[in-house]
Amino acid sequence: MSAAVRTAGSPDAARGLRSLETEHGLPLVTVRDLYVSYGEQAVLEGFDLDLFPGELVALLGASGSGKSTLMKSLTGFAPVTSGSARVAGHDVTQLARGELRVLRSQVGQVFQQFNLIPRLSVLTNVLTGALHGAGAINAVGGFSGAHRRRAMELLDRVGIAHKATMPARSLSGGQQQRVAIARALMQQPKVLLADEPVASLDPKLAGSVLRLLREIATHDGIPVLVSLHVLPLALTHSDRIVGLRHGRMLVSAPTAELDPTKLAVLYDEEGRHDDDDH
Ligand SMILES: Nc1ncnc2c1ncn2[C@@H]1O[C@H](COP(=O)(O)OP(=O)(O)OP(=O)(O)O)[C@@H](O)[C@H]1O
Repeated sequence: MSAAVRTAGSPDAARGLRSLETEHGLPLVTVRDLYVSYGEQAVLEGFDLDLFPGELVALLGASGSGKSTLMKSLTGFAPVTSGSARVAGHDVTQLARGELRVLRSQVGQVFQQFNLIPRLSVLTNVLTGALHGAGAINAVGGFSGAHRRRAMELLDRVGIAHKATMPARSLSGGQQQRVAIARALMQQPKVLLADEPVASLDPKLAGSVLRLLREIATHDGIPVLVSLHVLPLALTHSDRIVGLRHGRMLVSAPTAELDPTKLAVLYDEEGRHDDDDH
């Protein structure tokens, strides 16, 4: 079997994870033997994943392979049937509702359609990211000065402080995604999940948003998990690639070591891959 394509649980995968552990510290996200089903339909089947501080991991797989479901399982929104999904030390599958709310406040999320409130200003949209935590609203019902300052700093960081007072709907797609990223950072997340964050953007903007996400991973020392459909973007902007097929991890490898031709297995409808040779 190629060293670049590691099936879950293989010796190659274990070696790969150990070297990541040395490089990045202990994983902040640990998924083990996770099964998720929607009714009769099994979507994730025995899924394992580790995400380490400071790495941007690109999640690849054909439409319907389970990428969004995996992300939902990390915030307690997927119907898990067995296994565990630990985020920042807590097994999401075991948390009570109140505990889940706290955990969700520590997981930043970015979506394809940005999910901003169009009529509100860019600044207010970023401030809504603080609503998960305590102390965001002052005695007269406004956002606190400290939160407003932090929101402006984040807008500066993502390069659109000059748009702070504009309604979100007046911004371009790339700018709106930067606002959404600033909003996620307002939560001071321990993990950032980005579900197809560049699918609505042209290639140039897509690259700039992915560079920003990678800078966040490195600078803030958090794992950033990004699902993508465009392979060249994954190869250029990720530290590691994880590939799903029919709810199973077929690929997990540092991007620099990966032979891109091996990724065809993720999209191969015949269902033949290295494991079938054994
Ligand atoms: N809420 C739901 N109820 C029933 N089935 C669902 C639900 N959400 C997802 N599914 C099914 O689970 C499977 C995996 O969906 P998921 O959205 O995780 O795939 P994906 O890899 O993210 O796909 P895409 O790249 O198209 O976004 C699909 O067959 C989908 O129809």
